[in-house]
Amino acid sequence: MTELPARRLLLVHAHPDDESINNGATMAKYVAEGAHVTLVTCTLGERGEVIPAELRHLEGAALGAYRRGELDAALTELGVEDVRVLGYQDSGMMGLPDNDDPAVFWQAGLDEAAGALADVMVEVRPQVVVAYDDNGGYGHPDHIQAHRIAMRAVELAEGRGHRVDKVYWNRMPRSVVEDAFARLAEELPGLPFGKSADIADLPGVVPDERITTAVDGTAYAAAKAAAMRAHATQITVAGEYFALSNDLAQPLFTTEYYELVRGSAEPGESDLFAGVEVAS
Ligand SMILES: CC(=O)N[C@H]1[C@@H](O[C@@H]2[C@H](O)[C@H](O)[C@@H](O)[C@H](O)[C@H]2O)O[C@H](CO)[C@@H](O)[C@@H]1O
Ligand SMILES: [Zn+2]
Repeated sequence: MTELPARRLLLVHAHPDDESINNGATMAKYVAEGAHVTLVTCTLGERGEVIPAELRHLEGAALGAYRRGELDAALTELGVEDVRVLGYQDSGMMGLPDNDDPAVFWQAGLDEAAGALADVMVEVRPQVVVAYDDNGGYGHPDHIQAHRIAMRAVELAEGRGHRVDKVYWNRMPRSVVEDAFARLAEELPGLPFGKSADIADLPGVVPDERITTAVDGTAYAAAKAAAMRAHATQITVAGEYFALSNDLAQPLFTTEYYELVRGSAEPGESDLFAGVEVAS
């Protein structure tokens, strides 16, 4: 097996598109700096809606395979080469009957799914893991389940000989979000979206003091936007804004924010690997 780079980051996401929305700039930055980035995507988003009219025929059985292609195209834009799809079925939005389908991720056994994720962690041995918060950011069952298996897999991996040094949750500082939405309100008339999302619609918004780490991905803004555009069934990008199939405009952030929930953070850190002893 070829020797992996000294710094190794693993991110856990629910559907194709989440990785680019939440961490596109972070992944592009660390790949460019020589770190090994592993993306684990739990489902292929089979129950998603499709934005472009010319692709709407894909909704249903064909969508999962198509979104896998979108994921590969997005990761090419970011330079990420290590992607693992766990193969669970998209559970649909919270409260839908789809949630009760035995094949969906929401119904997966925690230790079974976390065990599969721990296998990847024991293989790759990441020093840093990024996951959603305990609400999955915005309460989608697949996002909540992705959070649960990520936190459980860190425990299982430690029992199998690999201790993850730092675990972060994806976050957004409230003041940054409020400022960005104030700018969006001014620019909305010139954008191709119906109206603005509400701050409450954004995942992981917390008081600024909860933020431990801000990764400046400004240099990778174009790569992040290109990766998001690759998910054309799910995302429409217009300048510094985007919308999902709900056509609600929201800011496209290129500084990406995190809250450290395991390990020790340096005050105002800007590097997910800060304080980690990395073999040279
Ligand atoms: C970003 C994300 O997690 N998208 C999920 C989500 O998609 C949303 C859903 O279709 C909702 O009904 C729309 O209003 C919203 O615009 C969509 O972003 O849920 C899908 C079904 O589980 C999932 O495939 C998609 O990746
Ligand atoms: Zn998602």
